[in-house]
Amino acid sequence: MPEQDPGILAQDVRRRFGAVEAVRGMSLTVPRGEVTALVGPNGAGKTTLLLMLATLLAPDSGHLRVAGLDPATDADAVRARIGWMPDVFGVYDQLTAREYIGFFAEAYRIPAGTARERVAELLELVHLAEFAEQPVHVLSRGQKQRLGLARALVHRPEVLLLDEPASGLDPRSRVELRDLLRAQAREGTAVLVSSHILTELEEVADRVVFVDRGTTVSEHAIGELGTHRRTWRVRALEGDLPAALDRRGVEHGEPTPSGVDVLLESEQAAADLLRDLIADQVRVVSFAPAGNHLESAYLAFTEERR
Ligand SMILES: Nc1ncnc2c1ncn2[C@@H]1O[C@H](COP(=O)(O)OP(=O)(O)OP(=O)(O)O)[C@@H](O)[C@H]1O
Repeated sequence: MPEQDPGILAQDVRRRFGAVEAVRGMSLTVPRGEVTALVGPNGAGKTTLLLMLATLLAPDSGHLRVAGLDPATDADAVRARIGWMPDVFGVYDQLTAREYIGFFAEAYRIPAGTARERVAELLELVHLAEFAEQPVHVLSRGQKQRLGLARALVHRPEVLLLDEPASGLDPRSRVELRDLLRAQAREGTAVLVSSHILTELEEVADRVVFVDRGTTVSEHAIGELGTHRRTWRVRALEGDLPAALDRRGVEHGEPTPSGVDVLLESEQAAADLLRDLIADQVRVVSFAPAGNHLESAYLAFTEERR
């Protein structure tokens, strides 16, 4: 039964706080086995939506299903199936990191023997094994963030909800978070992650849902975002790159140490230009979109809606 349902299905969900309509008609699907990014400006309603999915806030209206169940009427069953990592979360300061995860393992009724192994495995996974016996309050912000992630994973949830999980993480921890979320998706988990850090989202997400002022604006596969007109940066070891571009009638920017920018209509045009440059004996060492797809799509979308 729930195996066939998407991880999350929301249709025209609404939630108001007094005069503020925080969520006014959001619809989205979060498939299992994929990472979906929830992207939008401050105040767009991302956290409000996540709180409703996590059973912590009731919607005023609309249709919501998490792992095939209604979070408003079946909260306990939904909680057993979701892992929730809020943007700000409390930790029990006096517990050690091991006790902290162990406490949640017990709350999810994982048998003691299995729980011990699971806790050790999670401490390794989030690189906190060396802090296992330290009280939680001595952990840094990023370490607490990783502890929160371990806590969210303790019961092997079907659906993972993460609100700004990368904030406070150093670059290595972000790469590790990305790998971990990909691994979760590979195992079939439906992952929904809200973030402002678009460079990292592009590498982790399969799909993106743009939200603004309480509504979902559009949903895209990340792969689709790169197919439109955009700037590419080309760098060559030797050979006269600007002259080769001029010969081919390709408009370009001034050469800089990081390369020469060219504006191309499509990925097809990029592939053709690369082939031509190589045929012209230009020794190309890099040829890639300048900036990132998600960021340029986000900027284009917020510009349109100003
Ligand atoms: N408990 C509340 N009471 C009153 N207004 C609220 C409450 N929670 C959220 N809001 C309002 O609802 C709107 C959406 O807030 P929300 O926190 O969901 O946005 P967000 O997209 O998560 O923003 P950010 O990216 O800044 O975290 C905002 O205008 C916010 O002020």
